[in-house]
Amino acid sequence: MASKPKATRSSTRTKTATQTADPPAPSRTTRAVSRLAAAPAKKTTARKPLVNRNTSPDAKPSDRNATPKPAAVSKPAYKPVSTLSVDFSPDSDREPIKAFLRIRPRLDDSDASYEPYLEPLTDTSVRMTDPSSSTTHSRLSTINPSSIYTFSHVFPPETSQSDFFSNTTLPLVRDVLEGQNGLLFTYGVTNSGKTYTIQGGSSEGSAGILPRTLDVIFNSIEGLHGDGKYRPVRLQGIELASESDEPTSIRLPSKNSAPALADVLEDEPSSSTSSTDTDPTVLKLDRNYEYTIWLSYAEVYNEKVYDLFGSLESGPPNSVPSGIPRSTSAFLNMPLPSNKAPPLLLTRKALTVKPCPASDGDGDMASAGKYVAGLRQVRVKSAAEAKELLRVGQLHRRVFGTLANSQSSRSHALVTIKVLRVHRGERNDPTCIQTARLTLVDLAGSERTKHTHTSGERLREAGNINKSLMVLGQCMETLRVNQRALARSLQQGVRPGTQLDTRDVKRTLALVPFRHSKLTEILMDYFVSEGSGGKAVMIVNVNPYDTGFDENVHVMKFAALAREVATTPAQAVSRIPPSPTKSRVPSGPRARPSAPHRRKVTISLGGPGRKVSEAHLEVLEEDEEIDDGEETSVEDEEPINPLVNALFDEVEELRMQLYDAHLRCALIEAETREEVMIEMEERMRSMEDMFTRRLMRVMEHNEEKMDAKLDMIQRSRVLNRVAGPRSDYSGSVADSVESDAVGPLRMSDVGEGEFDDRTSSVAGRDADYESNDSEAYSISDSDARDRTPSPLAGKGKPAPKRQSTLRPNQRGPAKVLESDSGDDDMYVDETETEDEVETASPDEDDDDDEEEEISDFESEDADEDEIQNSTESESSETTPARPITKGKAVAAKIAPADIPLATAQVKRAPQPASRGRGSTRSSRAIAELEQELDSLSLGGRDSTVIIPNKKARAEAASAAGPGAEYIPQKGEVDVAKKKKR
Ligand SMILES: Nc1ncnc2c1ncn2[C@@H]1O[C@H](COP(=O)(O)OP(=O)(O)OP(=O)(O)O)[C@@H](O)[C@H]1O
Repeated sequence: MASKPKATRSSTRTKTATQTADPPAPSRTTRAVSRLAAAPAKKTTARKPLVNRNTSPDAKPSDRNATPKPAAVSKPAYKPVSTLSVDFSPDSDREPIKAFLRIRPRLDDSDASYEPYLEPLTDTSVRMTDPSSSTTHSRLSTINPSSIYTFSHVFPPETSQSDFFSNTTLPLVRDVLEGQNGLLFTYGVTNSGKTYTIQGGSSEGSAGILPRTLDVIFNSIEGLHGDGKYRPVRLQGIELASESDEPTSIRLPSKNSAPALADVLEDEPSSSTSSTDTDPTVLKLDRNYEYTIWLSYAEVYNEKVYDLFGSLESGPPNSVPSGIPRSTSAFLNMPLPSNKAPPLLLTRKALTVKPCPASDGDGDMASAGKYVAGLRQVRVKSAAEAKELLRVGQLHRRVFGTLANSQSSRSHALVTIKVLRVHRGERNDPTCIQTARLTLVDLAGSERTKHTHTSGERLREAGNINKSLMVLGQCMETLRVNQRALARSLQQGVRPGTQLDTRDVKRTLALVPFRHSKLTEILMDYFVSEGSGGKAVMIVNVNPYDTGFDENVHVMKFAALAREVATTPAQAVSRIPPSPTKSRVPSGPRARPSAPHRRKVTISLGGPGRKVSEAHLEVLEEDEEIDDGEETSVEDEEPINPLVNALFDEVEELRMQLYDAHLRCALIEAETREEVMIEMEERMRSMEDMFTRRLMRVMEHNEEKMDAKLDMIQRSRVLNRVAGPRSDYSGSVADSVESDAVGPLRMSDVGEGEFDDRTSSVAGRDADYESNDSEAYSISDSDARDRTPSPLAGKGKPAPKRQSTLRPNQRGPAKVLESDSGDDDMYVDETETEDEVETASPDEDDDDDEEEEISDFESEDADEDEIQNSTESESSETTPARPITKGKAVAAKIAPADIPLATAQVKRAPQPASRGRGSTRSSRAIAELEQELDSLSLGGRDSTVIIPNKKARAEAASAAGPGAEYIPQKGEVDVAKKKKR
């Protein structure tokens, strides 16, 4: 950590004390100044700083530099989180911003559908995992889907409000009571629990940080109240107080009066806690001091600052607002106008943010901050009074939130508690009064425009919220860089032989862009003032069930950045207003205020059991006044660099464009996905149609084939009759031909199940056969054909045309051979030409597919494997030179010798003309067939007949004679039985 340049406080005190000796000159703060002038003359000799005086025996806790002591809490009303170590050590040097993470609990059923994407790992770290990264959805975002983030402490969802307050805010409360400034702000997306953390809920024990802070302050200063003679002005200044500083006029409307806006709005679920829900913690304080507590409540909305205590005014339309804050209850007590009455005009005027005069600070370590000119500071004497006042302020905020149709807090709310502390022995010396302030900021939700689907007014609002948060982040970043640069320079400076002038280093530091947003302008004092800075605490609220994962990642990154920024906690001593003897300079060029923003709003009154009516309101938001040069000295006036301003505007513009681009990308992605999906669906549909058509074609084609074969059978029978009485043997020949007729269908059938079932009975299975046959056919064939051929299949080599042949001249098991379809010596029966061609060549690929499929079945069926192996070995024995492919092996398996193979083309060996019975061609053909079947060992016990389909049977029956019925013969194979797969 960088060590601070040696600027001793005693020297600066001397200097400032001398300054206060100057007679106050007239200024705009004339009232206070004149009163001050009327005050008894003071000795203005240099004093020892009050902060080092410990004249009281019980003054020890006030000396922060003495001994690091644990919190002097007399009645600990909380159970501290066990592992949390709140840093109570005295540190007068820079101190990094503390960042606490608070995880919101699961609230209702709406959260139940989400799994939390944030998982606490330790007391100080959490892991965030993008819930969408597990899905197939591709992320447009460049955000890492899973990251670990570290905090000063992580508070799990079950942390009570009391614990949370004690461990995050209580140290700041003690600091402010001991004269040190503090800042606490909540940061997070909408609905993450920021307001709950600051203000609290409605249930008992759910009071938030703000009411508890007030409780502890007033508990602790019990009996130590000051007389309120002086009041705070600006950041660190004081002046004589007036009676109007007390909130005597704050009264909410009674319930009996006509409905006022407050009534209407109070019907809304209130976040304010009950008066009995108080924090009993008491801090032990130096009892030689007197304390007075002052409260202010400002709102930054649409880059304008409004006073929630005093800037609301009411009046008839076109009334000119006086600019002087009236009673804060005036507006809320106004009865709402009826339907026909002219609309109630609500006017509120934006306040100007002005640089603090150097004299407000402490000499060299003057406050570099800015203050809200005209912000009303009200003295409060009890916690109850303070809470009531804040409730009015919250109502004011809600009025405009409601009238602006805001769904959630779209403004930043800043409550500042000022503590004036003076030593009892010095109570009449304004130079000895210490002013310390604690600012609690409830920032607006940090979500981006694209998630809220905002437009118009909401867009402007969101843009301004984003702008102030963006500028806050940029300020943090610049501060971090500057502080590192400064630390490096200081390290180099302490090397022997080198000299360092920190002013030179500071000149090289980047300009922190505080002035580019109202929020940062107001808060800048906490970050940059050497003399009046303070500790800063950031509370990061996260709702782990929120869908805005990316937004929460930004929040986490912001917290990580903030933790690297250091502030300068130091005792702050107030100054009386300076003598404005310095030359006034005209204000630099400033943007002209835009036209007042007018909104017309209608509020519906009534509800269940009440008469419903409407009230018309008109809301006028006026811009702040142009700086009239008040209290602006040469030192205060910072040069406004138009280029920097323009660059900021451009950054903001680009940021909005980036969001827009992200949004469009997401939309385009969604649309593209949709289009691709539709296209795929169409393709699938067209493929389905195509395959259905092919299937139908194939079925028709095979039907034709079957008919042709049946014709052939018919002819052969006729011829047989002509040739002579049919022998049993020739009958079986005819039957085998019949089986051949249905053969092409049965390739897969046999492979799948028929082979197993070939010994089954055929009787009484006609119907089954019919249906299963066609089904099996369509399945096997369509499966084989419907496969979309891979573009790489068979690439680079011609599709081999092969066919299996059975050598008819061999007795015993059939041998499966491969031969080119172009073999000339192949015997082709005229009647079978078409079938042969169909079987052998056109769908060679399909056949291969079919064979592959069969081989797939093989792997599933162990029994079949055995058969295959045996068949393969047989085949390899007979055809050793030609390795049998897998598909062919299957063919071999399913074509044992006793079954006529459908796809096997019967190759005839040259026949001796020894048969010679009959001289006609037909008898020769029959003889050939007989011989062929003889060579296949068909007949007898082993002969297998495959029953043709119904049509074939009918034809066979009709051929046999009228009234004849086809009766399957014993031993005929029931081909219809198929294994279901
Ligand atoms: N720790 C908690 N325990 C119980 N309820 C909580 C807690 N934190 C938040 N809630 C509830 O969650 C809801 C949203 O919280 P809250 O209004 O504080 O969110 P927010 O961040 O302030 O939102 P916005 O930015 O819109 O104002 C409220 O109903 C509040 O009561």
